[in-house]
Parts: sequence; structure tokens; C-alpha cells
Amino acid sequence: MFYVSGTQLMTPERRKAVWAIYVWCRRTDELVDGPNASYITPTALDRWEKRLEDLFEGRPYDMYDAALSDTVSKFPVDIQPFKDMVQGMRLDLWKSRYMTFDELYLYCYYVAGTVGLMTVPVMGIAPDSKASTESVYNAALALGIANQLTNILRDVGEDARRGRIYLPLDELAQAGLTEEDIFRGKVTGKWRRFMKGQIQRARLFFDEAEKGVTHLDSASRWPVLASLWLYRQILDAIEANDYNNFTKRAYVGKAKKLLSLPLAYARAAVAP
Ligand SMILES: CC(C)=CCC/C(C)=C/CC/C(C)=C/CC/C(C)=C/[C@@H]1[C@@H](COP(=O)(O)OP(=O)(O)O)[C@]1(C)CC/C=C(\C)CC/C=C(\C)CCC=C(C)C
Ligand SMILES: Nc1ncnc2c1ncn2[C@@H]1O[C@H](COP(=O)(O)OP(=O)(O)OP(=O)(O)O)[C@@H](O)[C@H]1O
Ligand SMILES: [Mn+2]
Repeated sequence: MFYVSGTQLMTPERRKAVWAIYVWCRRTDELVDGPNASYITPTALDRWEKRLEDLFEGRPYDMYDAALSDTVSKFPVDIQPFKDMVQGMRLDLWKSRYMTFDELYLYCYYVAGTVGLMTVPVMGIAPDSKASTESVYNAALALGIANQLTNILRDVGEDARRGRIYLPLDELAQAGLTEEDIFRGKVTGKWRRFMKGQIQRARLFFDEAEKGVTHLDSASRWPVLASLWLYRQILDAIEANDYNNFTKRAYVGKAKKLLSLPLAYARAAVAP
């Protein structure tokens, strides 16, 4: 998980804090994505949200919650993005179709944009930055959206096999595609044209996020830039697979991952 390698590049205090947030997010995702997902109910998510409120008030349930309690006592982290991620998991319990990009955007905000909002207070905004705080948070949000859109484009076949289509149905229809085309999983000219548009939009969100990275505290820029570049390369891998995201899982090879780190370091070292 390159978020992990990304956080290894941070100062120890920040690394521990991001790690605590990561673990909470991973456990939250596992509730609906993990092995026991079929038993999860909205009530279980309500209980998870109650635990979140307790740990924010300094009453952690276990040692992982305690790590997040420690983080929120050290950094000005707000509870709302965490609550919003739980709401995203409630959606994932029952919602398996998205009619429009607006609907999909909201879902991406809930499960991924929230991660950006959770982590900005830990990454820190550069003291000499001229950018407004709002614009930095918008860039963080954009990175979450970009990552989730990329995740969705990477997993079209995998999600279809679980009966889920996150791609906006109105855009599929405009491209002359139907749900059956997704379940059939054939790469056609229509599919390539549709995917080109989807990839182009995801890249726009990465571009917006990248502008904001330069306004983070200098010690946080490199790991965030490295993780941004790594995830964005999944889009290149989908293109390299001739848009076959039905049966091929696009991924970034070790060599490219390793190459991204020094490149991101050099880029992050350049003043904004
Ligand atoms: C250095 C760095 C990127 C730190 C962020 C670490 C962190 C707290 C990550 C949490 C990720 C997580 C487990 C979220 C739970 C929900 C979920 C699974 C979201 C999807 C992530 C991908 O997970 P995975 O690859 O495992 O997918 P599968 O579960 O296997 O299907 C998401 C695609 C979204 C993740 C979103 C981010 C990492 C956004 C990070 C944004 C920032 C660090 C903001 C940076 C600030 C600026 C100004 C750009
Ligand atoms: N439109 C909805 N709005 C909010 N919550 C919903 C909606 N549809 C379902 N849910 C919640 O998601 C939970 C699980 O979704 P699930 O698909 O199993 O139920 P469902 O969509 O109502 O379908 P069914 O009626 O066949 O169970 C439901 O128990 C319900 O609490
Ligand atoms: Mn997941």
C-alpha cells in the first residue's frame, strides 16, 4: 500500500498521525469491503460512528482507536470528514448504481474526498503559502476524488462481478453503452471512447490536487506528490491495457513506483 510508503517519508509525529487515520479508514472500509461485509448492517455502522465520537472525546475503545485519539489531541483534526466516510459506507451497503456524475461525485466525496480533509491538518499548510486555506482543502478533496475515480476505473470488471456499476449510467448511455455491455466485458470502440473521457476527467482532478500540494508544509509535499503520481499512473496502465479493465487489473510496477519517489522528491523540493 503506497500510502504506507508515502507516510514513511514524513516526520515521525506526522507519520504516526497519518498512520492512525489510515488504520481507522481501512477498518471503516473493511466493514463494508472486508470478509464480514455481508453481515454488516446500518446499525453496525451506527455503532462504529458512536465509537468514533467516543474516541474523539478521549474514550477510545481499543489501541487503534487510542492512536486516533492521540492524533486528534495533537492536530486540529475535525470529526466531520470521519462521519462523512461512515455515511459513504452506508451508501455502499445498498447503492449499486449511479445515474449521474453528480451522484458519483457525492459518493467519491464520502469515501475518498474525506481522506483529504482528514489529513490536511496533519500535513500542515506551508507558513509562507499565499494560498487560501480553502483552496488547499479543495486540492486535498480533489486528490481524494481523483483517487476514487481511478479506483473505480481500475475495478470496473471486479465491481461488475459483485453486481456494482459505479460509472454514471447516463454517460454510459450517451456513449451508446448499457449495463449489459459492462457485464459482458468486451472492449469495443464505444468502450474505448467512453473510457478516454472518464480517464481525462480523472486526470483533471489530479491536476487540481497537484497545484495544492505545493502549498503543503515542505516536509509533507514529497510523500503526497509521490502518492499522487503513483495513483495517477494507474490511468496510464489502463490505457496500456487497451482499456481492458474488465479482466485485466491495471497496476503500477515496482520499478515505476520506485522511480516516482526520487522524481517526486526533486519536484517537491522546488519552491512553489
Ligand atoms: C501520503 C498520503 C496519501 C496519506 C493518506 C493516507 C490515508 C489516510 C489513506 C486512507 C485510505 C483508505 C484506506 C481510505 C478508506 C476508503 C478507501 C478504500 C478509499 C480508497 C482508497 C484506495 O484504497 P485501496 O487502493 O486499498 O482500494 P481498495 O480498497 O483496494 O479498492 C481510495 C481510492 C481513496 C484514498 C484517498 C486518498 C489517499 C486521499 C489522500 C489525500 C491527501 C493525503 C490530501 C493531500 C493534500 C493535498 C493538498 C493534495
Ligand atoms: N433508498 C435507500 N435509502 C436509504 N437507505 C436505503 C435505501 N435502500 C436501502 N437502504 C438501506 O440499505 C440496507 C441494505 O440495502 P439492501 O439492498 O439490502 O436493501 P434494499 O435496497 O432496501 O433492498 P431489499 O428491499 O431487497 O432488501 C437496507 O436495509 C436499508 O437500511
Ligand atoms: Mn475497498
